Amino acid sequence: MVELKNVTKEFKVGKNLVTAVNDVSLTINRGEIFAIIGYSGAGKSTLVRLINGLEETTSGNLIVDGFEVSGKRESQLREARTNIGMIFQQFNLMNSRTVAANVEFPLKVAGWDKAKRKARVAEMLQFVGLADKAKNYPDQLSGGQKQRVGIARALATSPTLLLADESTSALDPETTQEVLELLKRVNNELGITIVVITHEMDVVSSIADRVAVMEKGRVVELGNVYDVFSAPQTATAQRFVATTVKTSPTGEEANDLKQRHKGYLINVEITEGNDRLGQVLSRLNERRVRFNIVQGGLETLQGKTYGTLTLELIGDIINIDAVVAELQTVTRVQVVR
Ligand SMILES: Nc1ncnc2c1ncn2[C@@H]1O[C@H](COP(=O)(O)OP(=O)(O)OP(=O)(O)O)[C@@H](O)[C@H]1O
Repeated sequence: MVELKNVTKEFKVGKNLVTAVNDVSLTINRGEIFAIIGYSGAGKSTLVRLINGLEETTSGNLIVDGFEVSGKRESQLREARTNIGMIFQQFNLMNSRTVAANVEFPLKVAGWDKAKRKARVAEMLQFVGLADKAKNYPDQLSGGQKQRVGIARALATSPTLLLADESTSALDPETTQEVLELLKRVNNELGITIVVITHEMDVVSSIADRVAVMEKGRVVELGNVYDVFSAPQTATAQRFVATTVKTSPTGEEANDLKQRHKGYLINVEITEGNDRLGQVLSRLNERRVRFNIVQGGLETLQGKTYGTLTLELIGDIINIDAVVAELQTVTRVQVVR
């Protein structure tokens, strides 16, 4: 659906060049929900603006729904853009126009006749559950309702791709979940491919099939959401995962645990279907080592469990060393220092 091959975007700032997107290659499949996560300045918004042709690539190839976006003129891009819907953090609704007029606007631009426009607006407002708000103004709506209007407007012209740039960042957690549920329906019922840009790991875990982690313009990690959450490879991905599930204790927390538990503390990674870990733990007394679970956190994602447990091992250090070596053959193990 979206294919980027070695895409780079540089901006000239005075005499300097800022590389906002740096040699990014990735494929977003038709029908999936793909998340792009990264801290502020990672290049996420620029990537989205490249996909919808609002920025021109400096180099590389960018293909959206079979259409080569890179190197095209504005008039050609305008047509391609009708295939792409977009929703924003601040909703970007026209406050002087009614909810219905906001949803109708892209249809007017696309030249639909009045009767067809009216029917489509009613259909879209019904879909997002706001049929009774057609005559209201955006100021009279809650944040979640405003974003639902944004979604109705973005989908009015039946795009095949929806770009959601921090679309829930201005909403409270409950409203965020409502909007994410609606996006899931958009994906399931209408078959629309969705690209979600976010800095919140909860958004990724609630909705996405796959995730790309961006840092300094590059994609540093990419994969199925479960794989990235259960075994993050880069420090950036590990920091994001730590915001959703208890990970290996460090600093103050590690000191506190060591005060309370005098044994040898290790952190073990738990992943679905890893029964070998249980087998090793069940044989520890044969090695004259006991263990206590002192801390941990497990989550379920895409129907599979992941997380970490902090264990206190008690016994002779030689036996403990042998146990740690054996555990390392079945999962990732970190010594708590
Ligand atoms: N039009 C521009 N001119 C110059 N520099 C820009 C421009 N747009 C983005 N940048 C720079 O490119 C880098 C990436 O910015 P971008 O907005 O894409 O990041 P982001 O991950 O979306 O962050 P945020 O969530 O804060 O928007 C930043 O260093 C930013 O300052």
